[in-house]
Amino acid sequence: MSGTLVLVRHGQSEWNLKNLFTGWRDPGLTELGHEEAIDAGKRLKAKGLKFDIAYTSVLSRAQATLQHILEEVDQTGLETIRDQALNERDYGDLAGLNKDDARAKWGEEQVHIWRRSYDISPPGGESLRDTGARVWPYYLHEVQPHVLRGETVLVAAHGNSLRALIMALDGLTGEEIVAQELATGVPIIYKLNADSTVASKEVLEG
Ligand SMILES: O=C(O)[C@@H](CO)OP(=O)(O)O
Repeated sequence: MSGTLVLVRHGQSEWNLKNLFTGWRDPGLTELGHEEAIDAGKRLKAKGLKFDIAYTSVLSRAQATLQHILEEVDQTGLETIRDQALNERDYGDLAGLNKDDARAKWGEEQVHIWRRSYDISPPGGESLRDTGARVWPYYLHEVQPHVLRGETVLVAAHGNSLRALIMALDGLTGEEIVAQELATGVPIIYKLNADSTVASKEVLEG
């Protein structure tokens, strides 16, 4: 056994609440989103986890979520790396549009394909495969070495950047990832083996 990797999607954002495609746009957390992030921190604290390093995106909803967690685990001074490699999928021309309006315009099925398929990109944006092509190398080169050294690493990021990472960690196919949804503010704890494969996975639901 080597180290521990904790993944957490940010708490509810203003645009999650308004049902808008967000991508690389930068809305803040809602009141519920702040509460979800604090709650995630409390659950991680209850698990007795102490982090060695944290990673997040350059978007404020993920950074605010990370900050709340670090406050709850009494680690506000923790070394934190921010990198756009962990950003949400770039939603291209859909960013800022209402998801129901998009369904009315392009149809339920097409919008679901854009949102959840592996290799079909929304107009002007990234497919999950495109997102994975930046998330996975970043994970392999920057994040995973810490885990393999036996450290406990926290990654606060986004629904689709984390789906891309989970697809690789769990060995899911392009068909299987379609059904994978990530709740806001719910930490997932992975323990890795020394050969970097997954030893265990625990979803810290409230
Ligand atoms: O709008 C977005 O950027 C994402 C995450 O909120 O939405 P979706 O659920 O379509 O992946």
